[in-house]
Amino acid sequence: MRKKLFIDGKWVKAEKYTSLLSPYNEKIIAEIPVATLNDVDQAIAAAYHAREKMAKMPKHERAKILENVASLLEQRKEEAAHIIAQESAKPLRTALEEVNRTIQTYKFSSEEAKRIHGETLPLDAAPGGENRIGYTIREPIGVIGAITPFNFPMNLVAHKVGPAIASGNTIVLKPASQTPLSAFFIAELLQEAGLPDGALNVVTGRGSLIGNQIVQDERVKMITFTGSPQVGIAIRNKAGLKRVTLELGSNSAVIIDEGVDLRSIVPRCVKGAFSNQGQVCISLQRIYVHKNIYEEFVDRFVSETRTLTIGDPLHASTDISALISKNDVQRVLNWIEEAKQAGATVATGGDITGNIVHPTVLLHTKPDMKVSCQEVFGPVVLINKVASVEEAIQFVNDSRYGLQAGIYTNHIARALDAAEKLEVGGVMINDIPTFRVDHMPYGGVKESGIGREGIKYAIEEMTELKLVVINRQ
Ligand SMILES: NC(=O)c1ccc[n+]([C@@H]2O[C@H](COP(=O)([O-])OP(=O)(O)OC[C@H]3O[C@@H](n4cnc5c(N)ncnc54)[C@H](O)[C@@H]3O)[C@@H](O)[C@H]2O)c1
Ligand SMILES: O=C[C@H](O)CS(=O)(=O)O
Repeated sequence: MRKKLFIDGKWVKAEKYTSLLSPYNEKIIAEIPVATLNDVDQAIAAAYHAREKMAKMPKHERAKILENVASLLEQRKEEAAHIIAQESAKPLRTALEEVNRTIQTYKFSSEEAKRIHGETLPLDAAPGGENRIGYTIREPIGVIGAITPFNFPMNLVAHKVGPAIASGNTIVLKPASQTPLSAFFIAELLQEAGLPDGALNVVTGRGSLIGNQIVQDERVKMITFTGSPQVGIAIRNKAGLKRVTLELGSNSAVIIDEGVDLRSIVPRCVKGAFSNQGQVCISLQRIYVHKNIYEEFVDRFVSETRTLTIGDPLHASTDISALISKNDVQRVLNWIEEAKQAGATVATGGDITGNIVHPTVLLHTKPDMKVSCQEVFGPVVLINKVASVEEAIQFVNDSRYGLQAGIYTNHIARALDAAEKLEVGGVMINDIPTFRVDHMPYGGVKESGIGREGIKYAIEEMTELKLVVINRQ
């Protein structure tokens, strides 16, 4: 199946195509257009041209388009989940969860479109401000370049496209090379939903070439990027005065205090560690368990992990499937081996079937091992013994990342202390760091990024605050 670029409301043939392979069985799924620099230029020109129309569009019309796309997606959600599962090897059940969340993201975007407003200012609070009326308005920023990763190919596109449309901006979207089909699918639905030509443009090809072009073009006023810290930091360094939001990686952790009920906590932690094969930016990678319950936690965790079903992403019963690429399979195996050589033990997993890395639990790791201090982005979790919550907080903070963290405890004072001391963008009390619903503010500190998503917060990033002052004389 040959796909086309989506530029100025038209499906455009490319000069060259590349084969998209299934990460699971390496069979060809589709032929993907490779955009030229000229195609990207056309896409930016279309977005630039459409920006006035979008900015002037009444908020109720923007809201209607977003409501329409949510209901179109609802009608075609099985097909959408199949696309995600096919191109990313995300197990079908997990892919359906992503589609349901994508529907939520567009619904929240529709609602937020109607709530964009400024505030009045008491200017006479300052001497010299008498007899003046002051208020702010939020204006769209213009053309937004959106660059997205492979691991949530539909919902993370929605987290950029939804708030951008809600706030009257236009978009040039470059999806991840392995997952362009979800982006094309959403473009088709948005067109059907009534989005004007040029408001969304989708270009596919090498990130380092066309992503870079989007980042450097002067007509693009903002870059919203989700992906690896390495690429994100490089983008930030090139973006000049453009506004930039970066949603980057992490090695997220949870603290398990003594006295908590492990029967419900362990299955939740297993889901947090292995959902989508651990390819989640808030995947649970490090677990710090109080020494008094450590052995029981490990036994329960390993038993629960062994119940997971490995297999074809398109089978309804599969929990764990292939990693996104062979390189990633090899990298994860190398990191496990390096940890073993340095004294870690494998409680379960550590091997592969095809491109599937079996869910792996490591014990006796050290903070400087790659599996601990870097982002694994694979189905690997470490269980560490700690003497106290205080000590665990220090381990959690000993990281270059800071996206989200979790703590399970029955002691409110310890929970609040952790909430204060953990160096992250979000603290989940009595839950895993992997918790996210789509309207909450979401983003990181340190190398996990800058700026926040979650529709209302993304809209703040995507609008310019303008001040108006009236002198009544
Ligand atoms: N914080 C979050 O919300 C969040 C969400 C999902 C994924 N992530 C992170 O994303 C990473 C995994 O995703 P990935 O492998 O797709 O990331 P990646 O950084 O390799 O790619 C992300 C996007 O950037 C593009 N790109 C690559 N080089 C580029 C360049 N030089 N200039 C411009 N664009 C370029 C890619 O083509 C892709 O579209 C992990 O680190 C994960 O933690 C973060
Ligand atoms: O991979 C990171 C994503 O933000 C995960 S989720 O969409 O928040 O579940």
